[in-house]
Amino acid sequence: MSVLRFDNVSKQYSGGHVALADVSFEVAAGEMIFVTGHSGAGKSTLLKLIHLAERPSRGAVMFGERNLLKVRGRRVALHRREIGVVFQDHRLLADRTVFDNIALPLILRGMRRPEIGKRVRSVLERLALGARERALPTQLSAGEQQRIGIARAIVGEPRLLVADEPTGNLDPTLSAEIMALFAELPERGTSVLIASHDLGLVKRMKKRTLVLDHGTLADDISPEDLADA
Ligand SMILES: Nc1ncnc2c1ncn2[C@@H]1O[C@H](COP(=O)(O)OP(=O)(O)OP(=O)(O)O)[C@@H](O)[C@H]1O
Repeated sequence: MSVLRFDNVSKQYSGGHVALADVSFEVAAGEMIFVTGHSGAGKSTLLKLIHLAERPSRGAVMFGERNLLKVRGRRVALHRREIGVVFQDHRLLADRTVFDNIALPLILRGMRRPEIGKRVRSVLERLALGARERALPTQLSAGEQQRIGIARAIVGEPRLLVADEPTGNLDPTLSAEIMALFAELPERGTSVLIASHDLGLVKRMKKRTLVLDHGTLADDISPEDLADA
């Protein structure tokens, strides 16, 4: 069963720039895939179409049975609850504790306090952040901040997690640690789509990789073929 499908998707920004041209692919449930390509190739645009920060100019994006073209108004927020998003700059609330930052998506869903506490603490343990629960994001290292961004994205157990350059500011050891966290998600029922321009990192992960080149899907490389790419 597919979690996500792009059918001949094009995106032209209002200035006239074509960021994506006729892109089609499918992500199966439980898959982890990378999107790579040069700066400006269209990676962020592709991710934005999934969490509805942008809309396609042509074609359709399907999330399971849901055609995202039809998701408007109040339903946009409901759609976003089913997708975890990790940003390079993690976008944590500076004046809220680690606990509160991670709890936010659950609070927005109206979940009850005891259940929120249980879920947040379980994610904190998994990400080895248990001791940092009461800290403010500014008191943490870059790697810890990124792990909190990931914790916030996965605490609601989304069907799909999308991450835009999630290791962009991190050293190689921390990047590998963060990637290992992502790699655990498919077995927990979350498919993963990661945009990264770091070809070395992408190759090491040995996962299916989509290659964008000036907005077109230039290649769709299987894990077996990645070593030779
Ligand atoms: N809001 C916008 N308005 C106009 N053009 C845009 C907008 N956002 C992106 N673009 C253009 O669309 C193209 C694709 O941008 P996008 O951010 O998707 O690329 P990217 O592969 O993520 O690049 P990078 O690796 O540098 O982040 C670029 O040429 C960019 O300048």
